[in-house]
Amino acid sequence: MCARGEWPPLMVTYDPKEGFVVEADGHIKDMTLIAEYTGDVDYMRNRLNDDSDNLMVLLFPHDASKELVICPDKRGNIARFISGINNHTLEGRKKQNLRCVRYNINGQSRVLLVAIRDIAKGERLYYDYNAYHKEYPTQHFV
Ligand SMILES: C[S@@+](CC[C@H](N)C(=O)[O-])C[C@H]1O[C@@H](n2cnc3c(N)ncnc32)[C@H](O)[C@@H]1O
Repeated sequence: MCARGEWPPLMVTYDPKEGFVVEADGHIKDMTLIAEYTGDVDYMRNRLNDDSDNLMVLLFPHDASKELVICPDKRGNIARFISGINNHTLEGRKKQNLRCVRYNINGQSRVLLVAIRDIAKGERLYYDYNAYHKEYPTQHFV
């Protein structure tokens, strides 16, 4: 965990296969809050023709027409660059070192990425893009 007012050591780099990626720029302890997934919030129905690969589901209401997504294309943060695991292979699933969780903060739903184990300096950060839905195609992921 980080002390109040501190933030985890992160670095954005470029990988020829994954594009922009995020790596630990120092040791990160289990349970550390890595980042909130931020961006503009919109109804999913307004983004159905959006070719962005960065949309994050914020709310899953019973009425699907009210589903909300976070869209980091115009306003976002480092969270949008974090890689996803390949859900289809054991090797892919072993790479996961973050979990994506939803918290109620002062009555608002927020998406947070949290370390699920100690992460060594230089390790790339990965979470499961399909933790809640099974819609994100990851068969081709490294
Ligand atoms: C949320 S974005 C992550 C940031 C992205 N790498 C970029 O440069 O903007 C998701 C996209 O990153 C790439 N990506 C993420 N994880 C990957 C992986 N394990 N293997 C290959 N590509 C990956 C895919 O192109 C995917 O559609």
